[in-house]
Amino acid sequence: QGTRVGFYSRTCPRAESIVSSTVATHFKSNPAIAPGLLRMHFHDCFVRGCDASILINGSNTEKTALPNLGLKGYEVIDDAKTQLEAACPGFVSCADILALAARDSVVLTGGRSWQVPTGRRDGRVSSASDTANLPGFTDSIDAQKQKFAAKGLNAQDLVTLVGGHTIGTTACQFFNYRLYNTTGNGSDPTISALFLPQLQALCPQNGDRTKRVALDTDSENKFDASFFSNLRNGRGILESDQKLWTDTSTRTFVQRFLGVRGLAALNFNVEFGKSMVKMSNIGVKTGSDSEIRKICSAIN
Ligand code: HEM
Ligand SMILES: [Ca+2]
Ligand SMILES: [Ca+2]
Repeated sequence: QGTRVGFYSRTCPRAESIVSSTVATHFKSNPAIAPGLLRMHFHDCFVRGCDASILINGSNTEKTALPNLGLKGYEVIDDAKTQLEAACPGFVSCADILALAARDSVVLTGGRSWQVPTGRRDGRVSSASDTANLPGFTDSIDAQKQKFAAKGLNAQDLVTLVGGHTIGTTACQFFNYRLYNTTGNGSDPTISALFLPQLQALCPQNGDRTKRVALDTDSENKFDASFFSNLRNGRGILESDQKLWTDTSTRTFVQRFLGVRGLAALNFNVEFGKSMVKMSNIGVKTGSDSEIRKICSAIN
């Protein structure tokens, strides 16, 4: 595999604690970095593997591409890297810092911890056009499944990992088309009739497209299974999220997270750690196509 738990135990024993204390400090002044870092790790892993390609600055790099414009938390990774270079120069990769910071973000919002295998190396390429294979918010379940399968992740991993939307927010522009009669078909019928006017009030038809709304209504700061109850109740925000309930092939997993009788129960917070370990091992680099960056925003 290339990664293992405790990779830095001899070369940089404080590596994990330096990352977690840095994330915790930033989280205290700005809790939005927790969802930000979790999403950043996902967007890193799905493009050229978990190799910190997302962190590179420059024209036409991944971070300039449309799906990445809303990412938050770059300064947290840079801060951790500065401290790690002081403590053990040249040892800890930016890709590992990001994988650890994603785990720490889940823990800070009340999720369960897991052991993150480390030993990733940093990539030397970052290109905006590579982000085309990231899932989109209008994708069908078949398309979502295909994009995850292409990374070795199955339907259960898909439902579990999209459960990361239990924290954080989205801009109105990514779902307001569901709320109004724009195509002549009325609003999206999978939205609960009680919930529709609430969402319309949050995102008026010609209102601010950048206004942010919780992805998990009433539980945006807590890492819990509430996101799945909202899907069951027609309270999913993104079209792609609500489809996890509409489509019977993924609905079963949602029901299992909700403990529906007659189905084998799954604990969301336990499964999340397992699926994250799988995701964070996508395309891990070990060879000469990689390096340990000195600064996370630039190749050496
Ligand atoms: C089908 C797959 C997915 C799609 C289509 C999708 C799409 C989106 C969209 C459109 C947003 C809102 C962005 C914005 O307004 O700036 C978002 C936010 C978010 N996504 Fe996903 N996502 C997917 C899977 C995942 C996965 C696998 C994770 C992590 C494991 C994740 C974590 C997050 C988080 C935490 C946020 C909130 C970000 C914040 O508050 O800054 N997403 N996602
Ligand atoms: Ca990457
Ligand atoms: Ca939640």
